[in-house]
Amino acid sequence: MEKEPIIQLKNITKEYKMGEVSVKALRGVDFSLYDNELVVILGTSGSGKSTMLNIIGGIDKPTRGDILYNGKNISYATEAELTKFRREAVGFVFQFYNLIPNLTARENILLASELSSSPISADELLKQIGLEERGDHFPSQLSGGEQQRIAIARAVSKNPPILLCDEPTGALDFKTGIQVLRILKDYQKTRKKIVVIITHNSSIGEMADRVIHVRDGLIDSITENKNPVLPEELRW
Ligand SMILES: Nc1ncnc2c1ncn2[C@@H]1O[C@H](COP(=O)(O)OP(=O)(O)OP(=O)(O)O)[C@@H](O)[C@H]1O
Repeated sequence: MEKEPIIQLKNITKEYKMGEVSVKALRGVDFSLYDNELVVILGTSGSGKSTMLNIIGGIDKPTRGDILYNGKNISYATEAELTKFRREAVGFVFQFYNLIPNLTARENILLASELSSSPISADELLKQIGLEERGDHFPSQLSGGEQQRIAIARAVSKNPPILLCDEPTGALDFKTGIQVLRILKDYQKTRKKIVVIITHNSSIGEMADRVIHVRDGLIDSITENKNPVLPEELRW
């Protein structure tokens, strides 16, 4: 049986206009995301990866083209509908964690989970990421890798079907990066979710079910990994 796509991008273009200058960030992008898959989007700087992620996540709107979520076209959604989509359907993880500095790790997680009708408990998540002892610490008292693990716990605490990660290991050393990738893989596998990771590190592609190669605002190729490797087996 054909799998039903959760997200579909159809001929998406994005043009940024600044005065006389216009930048074509996406020039006609088509792809779908399916349940329970880990997708890596690979491409050089400026190729359009973040623009794609922001459009999938309802942070940005395409100039032209359609986006479907569970078959429903959300390209013409009102702001209120998009807010609902962002709250319920997507979690975001960024390169530089973006935790709220004057809230503890647990409070950062709770703030996000309060937006959800089916949240995952903050304490359960702290345990899963191996930071159950650090819930009362502030971000400044945590290492970069620990902050990123909290940022992932915050993003997944809403229990979203789609987790979007923009260079989640970009600021981390190799060993800490692998820990973070393990947590992302676990979220996809144990809860059967969609996890999308943007990176320019091609090694990370080896752990993906599918790799989408982006070049100059277009999809260059999509490759399927029949036997993705474990995060712990990656090297860079
Ligand atoms: N808000 C914006 N206003 C104007 N131009 C933008 C904006 N956002 C992105 N761009 C331009 O669109 C193109 C694609 O940018 P995008 O951030 O999607 O690339 P990327 O592949 O994620 O790059 P990087 O790996 O460096 O983050 C670039 O030329 C960028 O300068």
